[in-house]
Amino acid sequence: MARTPPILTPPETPGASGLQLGSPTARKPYHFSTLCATVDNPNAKDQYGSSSVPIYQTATFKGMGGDYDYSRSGNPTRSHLEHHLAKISNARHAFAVSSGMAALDIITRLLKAGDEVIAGDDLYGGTNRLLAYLKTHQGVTVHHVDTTNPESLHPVLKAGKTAMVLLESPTNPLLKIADLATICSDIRARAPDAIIVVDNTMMSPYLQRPLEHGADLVYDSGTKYLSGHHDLMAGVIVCNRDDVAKKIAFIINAVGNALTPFDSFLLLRGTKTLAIRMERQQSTAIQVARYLSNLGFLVHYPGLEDHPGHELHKKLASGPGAVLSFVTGDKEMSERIVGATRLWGISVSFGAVNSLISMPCVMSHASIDPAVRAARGLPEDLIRLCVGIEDPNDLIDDLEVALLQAGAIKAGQAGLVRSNPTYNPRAHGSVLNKAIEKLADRVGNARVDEEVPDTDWMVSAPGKVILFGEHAVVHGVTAVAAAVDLRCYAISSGRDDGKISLNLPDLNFNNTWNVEDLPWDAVNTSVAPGEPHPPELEPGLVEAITARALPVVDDGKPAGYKPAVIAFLYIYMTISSKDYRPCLNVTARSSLPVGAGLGSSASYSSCIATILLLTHRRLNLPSLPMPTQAPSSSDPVGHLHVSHAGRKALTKAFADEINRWALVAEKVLHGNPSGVDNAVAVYGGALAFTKPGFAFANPNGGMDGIQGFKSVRFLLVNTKVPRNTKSLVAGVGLKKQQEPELVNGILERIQAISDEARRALLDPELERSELLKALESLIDENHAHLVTLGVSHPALEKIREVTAAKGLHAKLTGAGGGGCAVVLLPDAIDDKALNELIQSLEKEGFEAYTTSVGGGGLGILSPYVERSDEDKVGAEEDFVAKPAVELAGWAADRGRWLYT
Ligand SMILES: Nc1ncnc2c1ncn2[C@@H]1O[C@H](COP(=O)(O)OP(=O)(O)OP(=O)(O)O)[C@@H](O)[C@H]1O
Ligand SMILES: C[C@@](O)(CCO)CC(=O)[O-]
Repeated sequence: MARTPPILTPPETPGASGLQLGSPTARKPYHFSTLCATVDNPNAKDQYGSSSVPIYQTATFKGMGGDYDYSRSGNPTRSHLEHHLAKISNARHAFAVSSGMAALDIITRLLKAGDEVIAGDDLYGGTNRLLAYLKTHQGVTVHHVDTTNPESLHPVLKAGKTAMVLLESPTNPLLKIADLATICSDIRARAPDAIIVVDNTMMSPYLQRPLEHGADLVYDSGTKYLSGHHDLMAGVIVCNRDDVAKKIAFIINAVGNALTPFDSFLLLRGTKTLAIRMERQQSTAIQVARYLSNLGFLVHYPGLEDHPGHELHKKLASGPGAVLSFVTGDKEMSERIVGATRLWGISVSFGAVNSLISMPCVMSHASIDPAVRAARGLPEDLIRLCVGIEDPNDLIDDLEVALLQAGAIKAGQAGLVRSNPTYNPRAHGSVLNKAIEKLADRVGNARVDEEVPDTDWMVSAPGKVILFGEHAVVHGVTAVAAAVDLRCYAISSGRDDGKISLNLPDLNFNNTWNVEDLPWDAVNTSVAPGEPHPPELEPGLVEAITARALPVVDDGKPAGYKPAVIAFLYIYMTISSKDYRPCLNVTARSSLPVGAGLGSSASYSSCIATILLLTHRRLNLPSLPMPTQAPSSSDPVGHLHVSHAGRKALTKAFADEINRWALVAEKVLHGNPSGVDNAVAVYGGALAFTKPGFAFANPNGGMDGIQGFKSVRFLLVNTKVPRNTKSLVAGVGLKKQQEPELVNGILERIQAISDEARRALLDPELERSELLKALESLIDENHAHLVTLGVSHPALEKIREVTAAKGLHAKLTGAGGGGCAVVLLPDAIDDKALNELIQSLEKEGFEAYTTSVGGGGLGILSPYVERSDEDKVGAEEDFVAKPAVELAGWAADRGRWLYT
């Protein structure tokens, strides 16, 4: 027989004892800690008056018509516990089951196929796993939303469809705060039948009682604070609704996962000390959070004044609790910290009297797919601390030793400081302080509601020369291309006034936007970190930026400024979230001729993509190795740091993410790019590149490095005839549609040229003179095909004429239609002959550049060395003022560069 648990009328006040409140002899209602310690149940007096509730370790009960018959359905020890839990939760009903997940399992059995559930996007890994199971096996639809913004529920909240909303506040492990009261009243108004469920484990009923904010069901993992000793597993469900309680009681009995008598006894014992444990744990947690925050770490803890949900949490709960998390900016450093602690036990779970440390992404949240974790903003380097009741000094001391041993902090003049203070652009504490300081100095109505990136970035990427296969590469033919030593550079700095600016001195463009005024309503694409942007650009967003964000007057700007600005805003808006729209200045300029066929657009695209991904926290720089250190008594191993001039300091995955977004910018600039230009700008070196999806070379596409290219010398000659890659590429596309046989034949020939060039460059047996001869005739042949495709220009033919007169071979490079030609230089050519050649080209009005090819790809100026404020301001002014030819030397002097 299933036994419905006792119903308390209405939440009982043990102190009242029948006396009238307000009368001189009346006792006031008891405080929480008194309720915890007082486990008497007036409905179930013990026959011997035992002061500890006995354990009824029995499966069955004899006789007919008694209160109990079978322990799955009811047991006196468990009834006592449930009565006590209802009392301290201020609830009409309480149920104890075998674990926190069992509690959620019971609750989700209220759902049926076709129902929709709304849940947070920063949930406990186990909750996430159960929801994923329901999705795939039970036909339940689950929407994950950002519950810190009540409005994010509105689009998915549907009357008659939404059956359940699952909330957590604070969330675990990012300690985000959801406005439970507002969300509950919104749900009541929009989907009145939805059951509102709150996981209250992080708070326990001592600090927060969500039924009071409008929830229907609240569950706790009793394994945590309620029991407090990590010596049992239990789950607790409380509610005020009789109809829901009846169903829950039925399901628990049917499923058979009610808490055992012995565990009920232990849990009852644990709850007696709940208030006193939580008080101590919380007060130490506040000290630990302040300690880490003062060292400059980004600490997630609602008890800190700079936590975004600090004020809201104070309205919902009576304390911030004893769980906090922080990031170091470096997963391996976090692992070293966790491994170096002694007092903090490495363990999942929380709520015990002993302190615990963990890395959620490798432990409690490991069951969430890494891509999903990344999409939900769960940093891989996150460390969670669950504070116990040990002496606070010992806990902080142990943490400090671990931070020092891991190299996360070091001794500075003013005491201990973070080793990599500028490393983490997310330090909202310092950012906020910085913003407030600046605000105090300013007059006007500045706002600080958008975040200020606190790291200034400088990046650069090379242009390219295509030796074989331009245009054909758009249609699936392999192109042979290499990085040149002319580059685009971009720098960024944070600002604190709700604005962004883009300064493009090469295009005479400089504009500032109010972030809020951008056409955010047109953003419909959301791309998770590490995911590719859909193949097509979002046309609505391009249109909205063009119509609503470009300056109305052109006042003599070069034609190309519009796509450059649209590309920047397109990426900025697509990767921003409602919660994070960083305010920053970006300036970009080139030592490359712009629009001349040397890949200026791809190097610009790669630079802005990198700056935006860094400031939007989608990229984290790898940490630097510790400096070379000889073994010593405190460090018996020591370590050797081998300098490699920053080469390969940026990982392949890092470069891949930049390349994906550089291609998005290239789509804005070029319409239908092959991807070869941005691949060279990002990865550098010399490449044989094939676009996927065509049958000429490799339908899967791909790129291979070509070593032999580096030794070949080239002269680049700029016709200075302006042209536009987008329209030239479109022109070839049209010709292919109109004359498919002719164009396909040419494409096949160009594929053969690229294959032949690649074979020659890779062949170690081939004589040098033979190699150059082969390249010369392939250059002539490829140029002839480009003429047939209609992309040459009289100026390019003139260059061929001038160079042919000296026995040299040249072809157009890039999109043609003007722009540049590439001339192959024989080994034998001396400086005098080269100068004569350059002079005769200059006489025709052309400009010549000698360049080395095959050099480094994308670079980032290392942010590990903190620069003074004066230095930063000076840098921005110098950057704009430097003549283009001095940019490379100036950038190199700025510090250590990290390359792909
Ligand atoms: N330094 C820069 N600052 C701002 N925008 C730039 C810069 N360099 C290139 N761009 C953008 O790229 C456009 C030039 O792209 P285009 O494809 O026509 O030339 P390219 O990339 O130099 O040549 P190719 O694609 O044939 O190699 C400019 O009009 C501008 O929109
Ligand atoms: C003309 C083209 O082949 C090269 C432009 O540098 C276009 C492209 O590959 O995107």
